[in-house]
Amino acid sequence: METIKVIIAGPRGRMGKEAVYMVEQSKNLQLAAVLDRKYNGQKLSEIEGFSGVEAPIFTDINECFSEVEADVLIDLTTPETGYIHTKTALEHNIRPVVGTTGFTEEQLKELKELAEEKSLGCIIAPNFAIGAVLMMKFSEMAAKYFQDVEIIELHHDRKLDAPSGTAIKTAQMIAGVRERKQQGHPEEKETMKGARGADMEGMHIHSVRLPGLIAHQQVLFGADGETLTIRHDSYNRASFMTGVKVCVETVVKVETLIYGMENILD
Ligand SMILES: NC(=O)C1=CN([C@@H]2O[C@H](COP(=O)(O)OP(=O)(O)OC[C@H]3O[C@@H](n4cnc5c(N)ncnc54)[C@H](OP(=O)(O)O)[C@@H]3O)[C@@H](O)[C@H]2O)C=CC1
Ligand SMILES: O=C(O)C1=N[C@H](C(=O)O)C[C@H](O)C1
Repeated sequence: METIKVIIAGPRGRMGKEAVYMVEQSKNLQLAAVLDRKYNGQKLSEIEGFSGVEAPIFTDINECFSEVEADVLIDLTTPETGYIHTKTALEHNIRPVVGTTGFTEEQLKELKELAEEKSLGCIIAPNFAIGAVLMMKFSEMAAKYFQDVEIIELHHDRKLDAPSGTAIKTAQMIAGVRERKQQGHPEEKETMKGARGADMEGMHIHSVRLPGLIAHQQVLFGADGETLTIRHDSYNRASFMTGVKVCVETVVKVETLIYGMENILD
């Protein structure tokens, strides 16, 4: 088994820390460097919480990609930074695995074109948790039979983007199988702005932000006399790491951009 050399962007973040730990624990992965906006030139081992992790820290992405030999970039930062990192990685022939959410449709399109032009793998996964991928797939199945659906996503209050990447992806998967329907009363009026949430293809998405939460989503379907609720909960960030590892192992074998882990799980 060949060792896959990995760079992690955002190593001090909630997800980044878990990813550093996952890579360090994986025999087939090697942490070649990290991208962090602080501590340029230091080793990760000099930062509290990373004792024994000898990867060098870079703040300049171009310098990092020119000096370090790497196969894959794992990006776990912010929407603006993550987009620049992903694009720059492809330009340097490094394959991105992106957990960062909040990219626009145009950005996704541009990255897909770039990955295809360079025949490079790139995986953008709004949710790495296996259970969350199943929740999205089950929702897609249910949407063939239930036209009316509302999505409630619930996250910690440090989250920057709303709605969550998972909620958008779920709505896209549902929209792919159901006929477009404007839900609710045709004459319904919001007496308080935002009461009905975001509207995507007639579906409503509601975003809850509270301390104490991690990442949760429920998809509610309704029909005459019955409802169906499909719910997933991540109680810690380790729940995402099996998926991150699968994506790293897959991205080195493909030559296009894959959006969503449901497209790589058997
Ligand atoms: N796909 C999935 O399954 C999951 C995706 N996510 C997504 O992953 C992303 C990260 O989430 P989370 O770990 O909770 O967020 P955090 O805020 O905890 O971490 C983000 C990290 O990115 C760093 N960062 C910000 N800007 C830059 C920059 N310009 N250069 C380098 N590093 C930078 C921050 O540094 P600093 O500390 O200095 O601010 C921070 O360490 C979010 O987009 C989130 O939505 C989260 C969970 C699961
Ligand atoms: O910011 C988070 O925490 C999460 N973000 C992703 C999203 O936007 O869907 C995945 C997960 O829900 C956690």
